[in-house]
Amino acid sequence: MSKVKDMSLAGEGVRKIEWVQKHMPVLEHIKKEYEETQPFKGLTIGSCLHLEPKTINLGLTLQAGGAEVAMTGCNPLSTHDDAVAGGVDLGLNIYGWREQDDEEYYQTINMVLDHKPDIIIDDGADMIMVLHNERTDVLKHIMGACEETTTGVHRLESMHKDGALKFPVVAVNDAYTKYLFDNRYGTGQSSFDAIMGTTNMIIAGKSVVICGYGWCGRGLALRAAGLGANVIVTEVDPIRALEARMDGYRVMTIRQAVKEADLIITVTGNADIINGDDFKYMKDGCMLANAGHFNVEINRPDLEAQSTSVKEVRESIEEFTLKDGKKIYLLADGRLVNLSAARGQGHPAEIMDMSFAVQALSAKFILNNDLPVGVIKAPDEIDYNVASLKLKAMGIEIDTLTDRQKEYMSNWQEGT
Ligand SMILES: NC(=O)c1ccc[n+]([C@@H]2O[C@H](COP(=O)([O-])OP(=O)(O)OC[C@H]3O[C@@H](n4cnc5c(N)ncnc54)[C@H](O)[C@@H]3O)[C@@H](O)[C@H]2O)c1
Ligand SMILES: N[C@@H](CCSC[C@H]1O[C@@H](n2cnc3c(=O)[nH]cnc32)[C@H](O)[C@@H]1O)C(=O)O
Repeated sequence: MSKVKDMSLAGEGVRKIEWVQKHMPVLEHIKKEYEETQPFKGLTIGSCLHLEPKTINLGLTLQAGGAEVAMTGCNPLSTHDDAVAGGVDLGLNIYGWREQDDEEYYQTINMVLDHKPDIIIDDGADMIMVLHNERTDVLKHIMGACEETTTGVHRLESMHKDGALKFPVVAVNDAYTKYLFDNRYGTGQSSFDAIMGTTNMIIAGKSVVICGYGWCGRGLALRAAGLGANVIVTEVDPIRALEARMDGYRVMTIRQAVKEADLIITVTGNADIINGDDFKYMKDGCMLANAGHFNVEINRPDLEAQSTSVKEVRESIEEFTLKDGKKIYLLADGRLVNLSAARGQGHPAEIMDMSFAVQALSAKFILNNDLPVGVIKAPDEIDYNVASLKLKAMGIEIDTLTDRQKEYMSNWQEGT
């Protein structure tokens, strides 16, 4: 069963899926292994992930391992209608289309839950919230879940602290082969791809403000500098602020930064990073984008309240005219720009290869272990396995410790 926008797009969708498969060697390796071992035979896996070709390839990997797979999107703007049609053609149950309203977004989450999944793969924890708050009828089927992103992990940790979480969740985000590459290099590249494709404007010579110097912020600052921007970082954590300064960027408060900015990108996972009077201090023409979570980092209602008109001046760009005539541009409705802008393609295939390899292996980890309720880090074996497979696929060999080196590393008596 499925509900997508237009099945006539399936041919193009399948072409796009086949393209990413050529660039996801680790996931393809796991797919072959799962085809032989059938770890998910008789089980149903439900996912709430950005629906685009690489995610469909994760669905096909789980299906190859014997699972019935039911998928929906984790963001109302990030679904690729051709890729989901292609996925349905290839046997997946998919519920989703681009530009859902809130009601449709939650309806399609419920449609996946109607399949009574045994394992959940979530991005942002919306499906897990629906399960606990509304669909307690499905809770008894759940063996465990995997969570893709930083904010999802934070939400679930808070939930567990409150004693509300009812099953084990593997924090896929916290695997090294996820956040070191996906959050940093993936977000860095895909956000600028989307911003440049959406605006057709240059980055070189601009003052670009990055709000938040976590794993994503580091990647964004690195790419902004590489593109020739004058990079400013804002932070609330003194250690990360110091790190940003020593990495060569200017660090200042958000109130100072908005006055200088040509482009501001929020990536904190927090709310109200730009709000209230911040808009009044901006230069005419300032562009705003969010690469973090949901659409709460840039306070759109505050911006609207200070504007005399709002119009879409180009696909995924809204122009807000303030009372003094100044124009401010908001990209992709303040939702994460690399996936929600019409031109957003998400992270490169080689990056999602690792993130989704961790997902596919973590789903099997849930199956094979009697895990306690709570938020659990993926085991190191999964990380080392994914990193080794990736290096092999890239044709890179590394050294191994000699016996003498192993002995030296464990010996505390040998000194100068
Ligand atoms: N766009 C994408 O594809 C993508 C990819 C990965 C993660 N994410 C999301 O991006 C967000 C950041 O993820 P991360 O892994 O970098 O998290 P992180 O925890 O490593 O970094 C977040 C940083 O933001 C800072 N911060 C918090 N409040 C702030 C404020 N008011 N002003 C300035 N800085 C503030 C924190 O101190 C921290 O250093 C999360 O919501 C995550 O889910 C998006
Ligand atoms: N549901 C929230 C979650 C933030 S998505 C952030 C996650 O998206 C994931 N991501 C980034 N690019 C892609 C992609 O191309 N396909 C699927 N997932 C992606 C990435 O792993 C990251 O942790 C929201 O939409 O606001």
